[in-house]
Amino acid sequence: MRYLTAGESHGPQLTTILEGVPAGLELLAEDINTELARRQKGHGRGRRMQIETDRANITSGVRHGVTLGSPIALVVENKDFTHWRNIMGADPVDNQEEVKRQISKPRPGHADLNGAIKYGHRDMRNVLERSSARETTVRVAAGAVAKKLLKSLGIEVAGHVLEIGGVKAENTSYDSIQQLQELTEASPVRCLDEEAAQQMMKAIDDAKENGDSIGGIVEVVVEGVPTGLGSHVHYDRKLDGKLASAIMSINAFKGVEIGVGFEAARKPGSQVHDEILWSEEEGYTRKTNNAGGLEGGMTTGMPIVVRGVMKPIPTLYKPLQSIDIETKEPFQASIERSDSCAVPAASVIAEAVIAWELANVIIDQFGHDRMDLIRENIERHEEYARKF
Ligand SMILES: Cc1cc2nc3c(=O)[nH]c(=O)nc-3n(C[C@H](O)[C@H](O)[C@H](O)COP(=O)(O)O)c2cc1C
Ligand SMILES: C=C(O[C@@H]1CC(C(=O)O)=C[C@@H](OP(=O)(O)O)[C@H]1O)C(=O)O
Repeated sequence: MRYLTAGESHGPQLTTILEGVPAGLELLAEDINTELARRQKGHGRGRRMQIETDRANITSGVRHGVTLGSPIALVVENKDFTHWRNIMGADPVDNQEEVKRQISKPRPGHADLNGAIKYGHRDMRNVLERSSARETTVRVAAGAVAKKLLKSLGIEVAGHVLEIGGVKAENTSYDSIQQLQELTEASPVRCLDEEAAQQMMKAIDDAKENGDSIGGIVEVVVEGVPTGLGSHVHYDRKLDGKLASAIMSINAFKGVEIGVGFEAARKPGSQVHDEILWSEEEGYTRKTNNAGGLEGGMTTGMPIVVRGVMKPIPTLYKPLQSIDIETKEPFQASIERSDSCAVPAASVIAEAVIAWELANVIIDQFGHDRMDLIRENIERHEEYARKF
């Protein structure tokens, strides 16, 4: 499977085309809209989220609630476009006002300056419109389709927030992935630890009051994963590499770890590697899951555990020093609006990109065209792996 996205942050709409989704998957717009709504929530977001109510319009590839095997096209309207019609229209404009509106002041931490130099744009709006995380709306839409596909195969994906602005969740235990999903859904910062969640919200409010922004850490857990997804035989087939790349592709993500991750550097092998067990009912399992469900670029059958680090939002009300590219003079930026923290939303995006990679590797490995055949192939493989 593959997908492309198109659309500017303040343009008329965002679009994604998903190619290779098998036929026979039950899919409703509501499945996608639920995920879009989850991405819009979370303490710390700016005024833009009050303007938008993201809904997907399925314009191809689904008939009577079931996928056809043909490309699936999804469109999400930018309601904010009504305020930007003159600035973001596709037709040529010929007025001096437009030149005056050009953005020549790059924000440290955003794509503005590098993108402007690379593409030769004197108006940095031509960069910020596409580098904006608004694009993650349709990545979540694509991920929603992948999540539905995985769910139909008994695979569940859940994301939650572990840390915001230095406040760590101490209590991160849960009985089942369904409970993890329910508890995070009820939290305004998508965090399992209620006490830490209160402190996280305070940290976000404090940062906002100070004109600052904060980042954090999110975790994605996947359960019900078949053993042996991915491959050890070639670098670009290693699933851990694909998952890390997916997380790093999210705007503002600067680090990723799988299982115990960076902690593995501080522990001896005897405390890191997961001992192997076997039973008639379960087949091969592990005593622990420090590997986060991945060894040799392949799934072990244990839950996949991936974490990602999000840096603080670059657009600050308390501006950092930068240079106006027209005057070459330093300036103190003036800001219209921005999120002060988007870590909770980012945990939903992280779920989506992980779900897409997993759905993709499953379809590669277990057949392409029909959900019923993919299901049969997985069941046969699981039976084989259990007895192996
Ligand atoms: C959900 C989400 C919301 C974001 N909101 C903002 C924002 O309001 N203002 C901003 O400057 N950056 C925001 N960002 C981060 C920028 O998009 C990101 O820092 C920028 O694209 C530069 O890319 P890089 O940080 O990956 O290098 C957001 C990121 C995510 C994931
Ligand atoms: C629009 C979204 O996030 C945007 C991501 C973003 C950025 O620079 O990444 C900047 C802000 O956009 P605006 O300048 O229009 O307020 C955020 O609101 C969204 O998540 O749907």
